[in-house]
Amino acid sequence: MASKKALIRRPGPRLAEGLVTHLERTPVDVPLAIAQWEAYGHTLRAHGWETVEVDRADDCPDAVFVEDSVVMFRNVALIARPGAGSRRPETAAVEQAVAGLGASVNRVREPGTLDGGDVLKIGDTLYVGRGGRTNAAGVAQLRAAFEPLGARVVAVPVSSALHLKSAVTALPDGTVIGHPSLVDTPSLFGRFLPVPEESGAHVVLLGGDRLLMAASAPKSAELLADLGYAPVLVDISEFEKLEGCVTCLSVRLRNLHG
Ligand SMILES: NC(=O)NCCC[C@H](N)C(=O)O
Repeated sequence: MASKKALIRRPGPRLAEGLVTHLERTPVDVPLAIAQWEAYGHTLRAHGWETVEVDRADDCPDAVFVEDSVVMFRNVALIARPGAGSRRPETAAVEQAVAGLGASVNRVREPGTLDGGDVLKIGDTLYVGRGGRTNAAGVAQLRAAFEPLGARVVAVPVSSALHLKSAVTALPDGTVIGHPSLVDTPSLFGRFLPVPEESGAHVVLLGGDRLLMAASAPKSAELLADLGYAPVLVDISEFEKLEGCVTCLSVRLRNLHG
């Protein structure tokens, strides 16, 4: 039976030093961030997901953004090689965690760089953002790892957002949603629906019609509710100050055997 597990990673004491690229740095309230992270995990569990905590990485301010360390396809984990050098030590414990859950493990190797946040999976199609964090060699290694398993890899230029999934994610029916200001080439996606807020582009599929979304995107939530979805809002303000979003705080593992 398909598993419903989600990797999460508790923020460390240096969270406030996390990288910022497209935003001006504003102070992060670490105790509030921890409370928001706990509420996020609670929400996943309340919707039927078993959360699995990756060991904390106290020296890595951005480790809480666990999505960036790994890409899962079927039972195979491709361990990322983050584009930001400061984030590379994050991957070792994620590799241990996914191997411990029974995944086969492959790694992105030098000169490739790839962040998990650049990979949007819709069925067997993997859209991969070629941008500030993922380079051409990383895209090629993603293809080499997953095309033999039946994936179709579609490369997408990303020039205005940190990661592809900072710009777009997908609804349960595969419609890609995004804020037009951040999406270079909407025509690359089969169906594209614009949303009114940048953070409204981020949905985590909780199951059925339920969509985990940031509380900072009320108009987008309203739009999606009007299309028959059930948005579940969480406040992640402290992670948004570090360019994080609801998607990057977890990795859902749906196809592990055993
Ligand atoms: N997948 C994501 O969008 N991850 C957010 C990472 C934010 C972190 N401060 C970074 O710049 O790497």
